[in-house]
Amino acid sequence: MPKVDYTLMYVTDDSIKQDNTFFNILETALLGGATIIQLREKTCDTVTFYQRALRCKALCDKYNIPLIINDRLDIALAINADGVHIGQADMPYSVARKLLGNSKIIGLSVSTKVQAVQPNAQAADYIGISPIFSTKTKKTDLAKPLGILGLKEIRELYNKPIVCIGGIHKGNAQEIIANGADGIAVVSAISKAAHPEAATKELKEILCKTGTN
Ligand SMILES: Cc1ncc(COP(=O)(O)OP(=O)(O)O)c(N)n1
Ligand SMILES: Cc1nc(C(=O)O)sc1CCOP(=O)(O)O
Ligand SMILES: [Mg+2]
Repeated sequence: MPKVDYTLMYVTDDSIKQDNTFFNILETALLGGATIIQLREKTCDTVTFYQRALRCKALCDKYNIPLIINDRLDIALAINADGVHIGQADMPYSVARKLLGNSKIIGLSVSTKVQAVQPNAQAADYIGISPIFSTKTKKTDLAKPLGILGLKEIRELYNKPIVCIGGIHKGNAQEIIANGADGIAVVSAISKAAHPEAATKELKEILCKTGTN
């Protein structure tokens, strides 16, 4: 698998039902410097998810940026995505790996220190600290935020890439990278910004100044 740059993951906003707006924002995130995209659809039917996934793949390929699919291995396989992101209540890691093979990215959500040391987290390509801060974007099943202290504790236990998600914006991104994360995943900091491309660029500059990228 080629080295993946987890610095800035744009997670698509499933509240945007209008395709024009959805794909305009995705393209501005790509232009602004997102390093990886996650397509996340929680409510639409399978055909809508599949069609969005196909268009996302074409757009990500245009910018040579990897696309991962949230939750749905079938969609990931159908469009030859670069990988999937799974949570603790999604398809078990071992099954996902068997279906996708070793050349694809598998990310796993971790909400506790105990989860971070379990074999599936250790075997995953990266973990998502889920969440680092509180957020209104994810409406159900949001765990207690781990905060910077939780991130630091997990960093001590986990040697692979860590991507933080939840309530991240330009005001707190620097602190996350400074405390051991390899990247951030954001929805609203880009999708709800007045100027998504400028917001992406600003986040990227903050992250690159702080990290080693
Ligand atoms: C990078 C990243 N981390 C965590 C999550 C959350 O995944 P999950 O716990 O399965 O919740 P849903 O996103 O499926 O609602 C994520 N998507 N990305
Ligand atoms: C998709 C997602 N998963 C989370 C988790 O904690 O598992 S928080 C979240 C939404 C993040 O949105 P925003 O950047 O707008 O806070
Ligand atoms: Mg999930």
